[in-house]
Amino acid sequence: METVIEVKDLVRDYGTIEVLKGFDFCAREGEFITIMGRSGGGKSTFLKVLGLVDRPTSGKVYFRGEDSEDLWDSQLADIRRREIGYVHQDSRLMDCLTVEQNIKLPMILDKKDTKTMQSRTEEIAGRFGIGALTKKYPSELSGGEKQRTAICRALINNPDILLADEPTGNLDSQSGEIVIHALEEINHDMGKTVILVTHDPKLASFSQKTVLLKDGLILETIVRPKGEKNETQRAYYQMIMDKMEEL
Ligand SMILES: Nc1ncnc2c1ncn2[C@@H]1O[C@H](COP(=O)(O)OP(=O)(O)OP(=O)(O)O)[C@@H](O)[C@H]1O
Repeated sequence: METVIEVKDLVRDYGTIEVLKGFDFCAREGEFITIMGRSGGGKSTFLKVLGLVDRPTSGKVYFRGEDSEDLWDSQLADIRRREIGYVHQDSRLMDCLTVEQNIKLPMILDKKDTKTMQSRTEEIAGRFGIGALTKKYPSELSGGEKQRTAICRALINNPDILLADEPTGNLDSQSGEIVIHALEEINHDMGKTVILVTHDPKLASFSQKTVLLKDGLILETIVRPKGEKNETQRAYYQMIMDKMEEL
């Protein structure tokens, strides 16, 4: 499997606060990786660096083998728009636009033609169960529907990678389940690399690997055991729960 994003000796400080203290990490094509750690432990900072939204204080970030320092700002913007989808905890939809218009936004920025935009929007909204809601405004949606709209928007340009920062953090358990299954489908059926930040070990148990951050470093990477899905998921969940006590 080809490496899509790799960091080497990643350090990120905010003034005197050392958030990420120098570690290596890599995500390969088709992987589903969770990042966990204490609140304020640097998970979102890490995800932003992986998404080329933030730059490290020192260390290297490679995107498909290319050193991000060698890329122009316009090249980084193109990668962010076309190759990396980003979903935040609070959806970040534009209230003045309908569901359909929100989903289309990255394609408008990418100057796609109207017909392609319409067919792609209908396809993706249908796939994630919000096809009937496309004329509504965000204020008329439930939390889960907003997150599915945000997921559709993140996927509309067909990126290979989806980064999700606590996408179920604001949701009740039923809406959270729907979002979990959407992420599973994005990884398993659509073959995309998914990197997820969460506090929820249940959500983490759907991934293949869980990276635990502690004191600015990777404490451990827990790998899901191989075997029958339900059995391995239970065992993996327990492994994550046990290690979380050390955080
Ligand atoms: N732009 C910024 N300027 C200054 N400090 C920041 C900035 N962004 C984050 N921090 C600080 O860096 C640390 C890590 O923040 P980050 O949001 O990455 O943690 P987190 O693990 O995602 O937290 P949570 O689980 O609470 O969302 C915190 O102490 C935070 O206050």
